[in-house]
Amino acid sequence: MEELQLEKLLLGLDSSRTSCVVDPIYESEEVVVDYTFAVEYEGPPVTYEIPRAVPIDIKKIPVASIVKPTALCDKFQLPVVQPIFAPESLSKAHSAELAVLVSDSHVSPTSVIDFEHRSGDSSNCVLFSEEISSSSTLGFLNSQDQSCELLSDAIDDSGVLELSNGHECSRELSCRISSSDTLGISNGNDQSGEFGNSEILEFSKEQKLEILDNTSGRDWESNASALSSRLLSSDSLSFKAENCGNLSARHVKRPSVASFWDGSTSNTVHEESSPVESSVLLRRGGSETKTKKGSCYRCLKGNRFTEKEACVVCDAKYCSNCVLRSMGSMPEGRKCVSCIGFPIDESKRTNLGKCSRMLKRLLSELEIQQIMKAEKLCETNQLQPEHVYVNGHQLCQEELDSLQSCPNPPAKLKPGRYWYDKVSGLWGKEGHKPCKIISPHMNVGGPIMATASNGNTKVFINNREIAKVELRMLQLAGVQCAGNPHFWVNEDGSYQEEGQKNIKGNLWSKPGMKLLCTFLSLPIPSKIANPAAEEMSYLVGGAIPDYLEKRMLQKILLVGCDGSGTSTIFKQAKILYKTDPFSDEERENIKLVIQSNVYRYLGILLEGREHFEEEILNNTRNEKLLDQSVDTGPSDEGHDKHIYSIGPRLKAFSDWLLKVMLSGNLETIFPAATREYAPLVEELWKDSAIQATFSRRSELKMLPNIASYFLERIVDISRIDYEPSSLDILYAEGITSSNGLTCMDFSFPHDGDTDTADQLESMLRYQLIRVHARGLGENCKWLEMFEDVRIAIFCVGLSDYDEFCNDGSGAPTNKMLASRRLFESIICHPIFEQVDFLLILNKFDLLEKKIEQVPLNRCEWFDDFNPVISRYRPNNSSGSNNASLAQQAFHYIAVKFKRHFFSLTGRKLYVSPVNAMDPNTVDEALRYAKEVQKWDEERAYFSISESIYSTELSSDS
Ligand SMILES: Nc1nc2c(ncn2[C@@H]2O[C@H](COP(=O)(O)OP(=O)(O)OP(=O)(O)O)[C@@H](O)[C@H]2O)c(=O)[nH]1
Ligand SMILES: [Ca+2]
Repeated sequence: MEELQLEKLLLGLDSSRTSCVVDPIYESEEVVVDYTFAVEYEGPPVTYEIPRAVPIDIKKIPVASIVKPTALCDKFQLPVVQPIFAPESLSKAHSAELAVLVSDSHVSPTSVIDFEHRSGDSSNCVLFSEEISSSSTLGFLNSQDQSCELLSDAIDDSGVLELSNGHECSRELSCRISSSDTLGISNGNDQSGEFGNSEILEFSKEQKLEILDNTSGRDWESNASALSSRLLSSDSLSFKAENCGNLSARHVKRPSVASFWDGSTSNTVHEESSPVESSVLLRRGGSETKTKKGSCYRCLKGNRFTEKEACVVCDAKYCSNCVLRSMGSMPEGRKCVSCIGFPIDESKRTNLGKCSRMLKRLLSELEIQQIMKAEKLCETNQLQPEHVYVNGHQLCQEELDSLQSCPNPPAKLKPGRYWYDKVSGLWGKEGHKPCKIISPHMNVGGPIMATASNGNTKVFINNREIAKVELRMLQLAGVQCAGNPHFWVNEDGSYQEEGQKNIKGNLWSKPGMKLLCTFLSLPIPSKIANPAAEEMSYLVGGAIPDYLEKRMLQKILLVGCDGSGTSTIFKQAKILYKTDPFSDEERENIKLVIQSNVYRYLGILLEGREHFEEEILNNTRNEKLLDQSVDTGPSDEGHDKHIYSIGPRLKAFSDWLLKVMLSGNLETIFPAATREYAPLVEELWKDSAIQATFSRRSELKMLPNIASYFLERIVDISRIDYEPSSLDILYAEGITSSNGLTCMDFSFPHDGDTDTADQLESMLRYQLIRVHARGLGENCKWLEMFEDVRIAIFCVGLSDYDEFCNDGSGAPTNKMLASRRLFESIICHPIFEQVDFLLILNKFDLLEKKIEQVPLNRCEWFDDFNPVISRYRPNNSSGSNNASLAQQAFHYIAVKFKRHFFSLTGRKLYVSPVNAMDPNTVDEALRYAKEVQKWDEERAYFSISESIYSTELSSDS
């Protein structure tokens, strides 16, 4: 019956009409077919020859020889391509397009691809065959068809078409095949030349389809035999199994190849970062339709914003309509049915067992629990021992087990090559410095090699030549390293030189070791790193749950341009979370800093006074000149009193102070001279001239905002027994450590009612590391130090938009733009590829004041700020919906940064408004950072629904 229909179709073909079209889109279980029949011609006889399509005689289609199972890897079967017999006359039907549809469920006799010989034990091949059969096509070559171009487009120079996702691709391919009416088998001289030259269509997953090219002619017979002989030769298996563990490697995308998203790393379901923007053109119903990237792999509908679930093996992504059909009951978690039994893509390991919102909607809680449990625990999804090498030896299951179950296992073990110093417990990636200290004395892997960490220092620890950074650590810790010593370091950190009996000391108990190692990104024993771990293990009865252990010390990086407020936020955090935020020693140092600061402010004030005095004198002089021209009385020039004049004693002090400031010696002379000058300072401050100057402080550009706070207390501060309050410390400028890096460990105190989860959470330790932009060095090269940071906070001063700084380029730069530049170089640093970013928009209080006076578009980046201005200013009115101008500006700036961040990283930026002077806002921001990071996992799935353009920000915005 199908044969008949076919014949009819062919006869009815008109050269200018496409008579039969296949819709390759799977609308439902059945495939939609859309036939268009040519109308019978009834006009007068024509003089020219009518093009004619000749039907295929199915019986004349030669059958390729059967592949001998023995010639092939017995795990896989070969779908065999049966070439089509092409009658001579067919060539005349030049542009005839024909596609015959076969049903989804079985292989039709008209199918060009025969799957008779598959035995059906491998699900891959079964699926593959289904896919092909469902869209398999009987077609003739049409070299003018642009879909041929497409095929050739999809093939790179090497002639290899590499598609990323097994059966999805096969579907794509077959769709394309159906539309371009060619299996690529016969191809004479058309423009798909590249394709013509290509011999292999490579399926990235488990199948390789080899399609032969026949440039010489249409000798189907010989073609067929060539094909089958190719298929038979075992070295060019047409469908070949490959090492599945190597999956991701073959998912590597070539830019010019195919337009399938490989998704090899990203586990977020949206695909905006896909490198290839081109979309696949499918011929559908005679018209061209774009299949957008990011559409569902099964129904091909939707776009990159459609919520999808990805297969943990091949990364095929399915929309909510298709996911259950494609994944079935998920006995091994989220895998396409065809991927069951295959090991997962290692880049997805961290996502195992973390359910998406989509599945939560589709399935019951119980089902989800089972699926997630299976996904995490089933045998196939476990790390395979043969993928882990330790000291050059491939592990066996037993070794892997002991490695993973020891009290102090390597964190997030992935396939790879590692070294392990069994004596000290030092552990690292082959060729790299140590990254962790794990449990020692395990019988795992071979003996350590001297070259394990690729050191070239000639200094050895337990037979391993150590890396430069380790040597640096030893030197800074005061270990004698002259004469290329060989050290013997025990698990407890005690060390001795090889061949000597006496213990020279203990590495881990050296003062400052913890900080040192943190800075150098070297591991320290977990006991020292997290004393809390002990308490914790006590609390939870021995074993620390994995997820808690990993979270034990979470590093938060705080960075921003100079003056953005990182220092204030850091201090605020100290005051917030530490019972004793500053030690006596620290307070003593801070006191000196504050005292010299206040003298500097005073100096600026005195300078201002001179300026104002001069101004007044000039004015009076001019007035006098005018007066003189009118009446000619004598004048007592220069002797008149005015509000800015001071007595000679104070004047002498003022002159001296300004001289000292000018010479740059203020810091060396001052705090020390404080005692001596305290009475003078008091006198000076109370002087009306100084007070008059102080009232015009806004005109003194050199005087920082914070100066008034200290100047108002100058009498107290200059006293010898002055003790800075916490607020003084908070407001004080210049309390930064010499290396531009300060860090503090803390945990968020829990409040009120305490359940166990709360208690546990409050035990999680965080480390806030504040680093100076200057401290990052050229091109932020020191960022490398922060490779284990979990979240980075970037701080920007909201009031910076009309301020300028000197960034070394000569001309003054707008501070906001300078911030943006630093922001760019930090977020794009490879070390932060996986790190979440929280933007703190600080100095909200200053923005509120400034925006009333200075328009936001003073900064060129904000030139399209169009605030909605209400005529009825909702001053503190709670009834109004109108956001204040400052709030609008904040939102606007936040969105600017979010978009910028997204355009550079394809990820979402979190934003928090802060007034660093207000502890609550700092607390909120830091807790927000904690939440962001805590829900790291969950977020991966719903980042799509919360679009980047959402202005919905954190907390109090
Ligand atoms: N009014 C107000 N002032 C702030 C705020 N944050 C910081 N400041 C002030 O802005 C100035 C610069 O802040 P710092 O914390 O020193 O900023 P930093 O430059 O990142 O850090 P250091 O260079 O180490 O000082 C200081 O005088 C702070 O007191 C804020 O939210 N509101
Ligand atoms: Ca500063």
